[in-house]
Amino acid sequence: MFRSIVPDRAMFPTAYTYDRVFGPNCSTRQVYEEGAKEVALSVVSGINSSIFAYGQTSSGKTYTMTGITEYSVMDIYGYIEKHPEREFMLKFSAIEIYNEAVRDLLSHDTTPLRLLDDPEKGTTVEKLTEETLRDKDHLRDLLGMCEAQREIGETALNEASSRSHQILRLTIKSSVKQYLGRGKSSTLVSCVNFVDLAGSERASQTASAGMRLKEGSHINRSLLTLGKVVRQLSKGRNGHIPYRDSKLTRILQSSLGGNARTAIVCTMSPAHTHIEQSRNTLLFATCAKEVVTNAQVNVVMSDKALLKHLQRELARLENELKLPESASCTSHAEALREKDAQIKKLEKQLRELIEEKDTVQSQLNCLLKSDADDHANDRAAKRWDVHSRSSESLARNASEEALSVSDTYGGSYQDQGHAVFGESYVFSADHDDLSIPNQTMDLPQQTKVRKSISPWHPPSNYSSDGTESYNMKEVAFRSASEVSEENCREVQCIEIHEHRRSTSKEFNVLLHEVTKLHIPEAEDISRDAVPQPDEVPEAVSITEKMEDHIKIYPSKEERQAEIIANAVEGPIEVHQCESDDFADNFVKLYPCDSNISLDVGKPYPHECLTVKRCITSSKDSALARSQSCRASFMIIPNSWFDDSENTGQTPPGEIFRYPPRRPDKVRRSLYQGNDDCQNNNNSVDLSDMSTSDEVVKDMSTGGEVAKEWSANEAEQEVCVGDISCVTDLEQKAAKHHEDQPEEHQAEQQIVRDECAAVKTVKDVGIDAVPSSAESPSRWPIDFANRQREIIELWHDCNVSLVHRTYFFLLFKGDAADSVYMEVEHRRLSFILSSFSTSSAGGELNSATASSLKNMKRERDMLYKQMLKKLTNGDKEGIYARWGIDLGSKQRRLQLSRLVWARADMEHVRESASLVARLIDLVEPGQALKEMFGLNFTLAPRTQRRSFSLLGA
Ligand SMILES: Nc1ncnc2c1ncn2[C@@H]1O[C@H](COP(=O)(O)OP(=O)(O)OP(=O)(O)O)[C@@H](O)[C@H]1O
Repeated sequence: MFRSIVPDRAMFPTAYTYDRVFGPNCSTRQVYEEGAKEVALSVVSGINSSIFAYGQTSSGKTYTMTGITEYSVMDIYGYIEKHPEREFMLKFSAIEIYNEAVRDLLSHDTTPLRLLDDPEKGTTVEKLTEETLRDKDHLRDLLGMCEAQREIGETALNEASSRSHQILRLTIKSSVKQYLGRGKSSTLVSCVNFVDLAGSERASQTASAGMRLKEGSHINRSLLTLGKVVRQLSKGRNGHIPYRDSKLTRILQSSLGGNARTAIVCTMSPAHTHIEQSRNTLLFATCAKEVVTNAQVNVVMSDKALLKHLQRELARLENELKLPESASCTSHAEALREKDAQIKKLEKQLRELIEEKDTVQSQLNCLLKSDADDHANDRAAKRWDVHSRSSESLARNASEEALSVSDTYGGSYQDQGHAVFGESYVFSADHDDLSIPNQTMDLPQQTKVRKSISPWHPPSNYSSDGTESYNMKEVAFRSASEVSEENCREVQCIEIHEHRRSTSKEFNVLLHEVTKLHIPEAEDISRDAVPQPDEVPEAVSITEKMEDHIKIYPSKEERQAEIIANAVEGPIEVHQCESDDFADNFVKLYPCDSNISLDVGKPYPHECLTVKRCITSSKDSALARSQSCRASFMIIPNSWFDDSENTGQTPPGEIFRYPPRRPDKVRRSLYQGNDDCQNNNNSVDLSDMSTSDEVVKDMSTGGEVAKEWSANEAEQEVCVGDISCVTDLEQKAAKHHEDQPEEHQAEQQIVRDECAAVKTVKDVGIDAVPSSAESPSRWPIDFANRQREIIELWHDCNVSLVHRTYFFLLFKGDAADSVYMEVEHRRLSFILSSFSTSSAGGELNSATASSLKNMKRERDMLYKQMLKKLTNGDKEGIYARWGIDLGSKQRRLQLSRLVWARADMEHVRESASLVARLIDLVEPGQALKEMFGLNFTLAPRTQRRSFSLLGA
């Protein structure tokens, strides 16, 4: 009796139920008779059986199993003796599982045996000795041998403790002697296992160590698996049964849950100290009692018996198949009928849905059509909104991003121009709010007030004149069309600007015409509204400054007087009515379009010109990629207006009065006083003269300025000086870009201003007079030198071969080409110096690599074109002239690699001629010199590598 005083022990059951319970005084005979005999003797009936002894160490398992085995053998042999009609054959085998190794107890070889999985027999032991028993004495001898072979060790609890699991197997085959040899006999084959398990033990109780401790570990592990298998089997066979977790359970698999009857004798110690082990034994026994096996009589039939048996079995199965088959046919037919009905129903629903969908689709189309009509009506207004926003953005930033917005709408500029012009510039009653958004943004208050009486805003009788408005629209349309055509004229990132198409001479002619026709109208304007030049003190001061320069260069007086008289005679009258600071903004508009003459004769031609200029400049923004080009129209006027607020009557020409290499913060000083002018080099001073209409006027009227300078030389010098300033400022801007982004932007703005100034110079037309006018005899020599230098720079900068060809064929020594030659030279020099000196070596190296790669592509292209464009005769001639052996391989490839590879003029001429032929170059006369003009692309720092020349 044991009464637990520990509360948690209440979780265990307090009562257990078994088939039999044997007390300490019960003999083994009684245990066998009541608990194991029936199971053991099942083997003689052809049924597998097993008898286990399970319990803690030293609880009497071996003692009990030894007795049960002996009693069973005696009874088996007694059964055999009682059944002489049957012939029995007994075989005996014995193994032990010691430390998870299987050993044959009937052999002296202790080599572990392998376990094999047989699909029919289950797990078998390879090479296991199986003795055929002669009689019971033979069996006794073998049992004695097994006992001697088994691993036994002394522990604190048992001086002869079994350290292994022992399995004795007796296999019995029996047949009726009467049918033996006739082919009709059946043989019963079964086996009985006598299993003496090693005892579960606690190391602390057995005081085991070393080998004993290891043995105990294996014993407990295998017993734990046995417990799991039995517990799982007791729950049913649904889950996984871990037979293979131990060799013990693998070997006993059929005995535990298969074809066998099994009796388990659980032994316990009555000692109080073993209560835990006794409880575990009881729990194991409880689970084991729940396990249900499926024991069957194992019959081995003869061939004839097997044949008859199989024939009967076949007939039975055929009958079973026939009955269900007829039933299933009926059910299948019904199912098919149901499915057919379902399909018809679904088809009907589908038709209805399709009809519904068509109805909805037609309604949707109607809605879309009506919506599209509404949308078309609103499109012009929306475009204007977009245009207004982009124009405002342009006015504020003059940035690439803002300009690109206009690019997006470039395709519809005609409509835009029409809408903008008609709705906002002309017909609006509120001119102050809507006139030229990109310029009024920065207008100082004073300017805006005066603007109401400026030529921008005609008298009321004109603003409401429908005829006048129509003419203006026509101008806008024409201008937009021309701009659209320019979209196709960009070559290798060197853009073509429409306004550059006007040559200086043409422009001067136009300017003359405009001036003539414009003067009377301008004179009609109130002098209060448009102050005369002589009322502007700055004009005088500028003239004085120019006179200072004249003093510096007195030797050029006479020649310059003639040139200036030719070049700037026209604009004189214009500036008489536009010398005002805000009116100057409009003066810059004139060169924007060569169609100015279209406006001539209109009641208010001045207004026509100014309005058209604004529209054109917006469209130019959409077309041109170069910021410098945009700047020429967008930035300069703003600067003037901005400056007018700070410097009062500072004339617009002052914008060019800063030193070309002035660093950042230069913008603030652009319009300060005139002191800077005196420190400037000639080119800067001349820029004033050539770009400021006021100055031009002063020069022409004063006559003295003309004695000193050639306008053309001034223009050229301005270009050179400004480009230098561009490169310097760009480098500075790039250097400080990361640390001082705002300053960088300011610098870029200045750079744009400078380029704009240069362009304005060009637009005025002064560049038409070549520098050679000063010394015509020197120009051919200078040209040749410049050309040679440029050719070398092309080579150093890996410039596109196509670009070289264009340039070379286009500029052949005309005096008017000097500016382009200078620009090209400056541009290439800048690129080359950037390569060699810039700190951003990695980026430039990348640019160099990129340019080389592009040039290689060009050469590959030429290589391919040679096949199409050159005859064999052509090629052979070139091979001969260029020193390519006619017998060598890949002559065409060699030729492509030699193109533009040398600097001697003969080679250059031939290269240019060859490339022009291969790429179907347009006639040089049709190419535009403006392609190589002053359009510097002031790319952001991050895009520095994309030099138009390098990337071409
Ligand atoms: N019913 C019994 N009557 C008399 N002596 C017994 C009885 N059962 C066991 N003994 C004695 O108890 C001792 C231990 O018995 P046994 O070796 O059979 O235990 P065990 O459970 O096999 O131990 P182990 O698991 O360590 O092998 C032996 O000396 C044995 O003679």
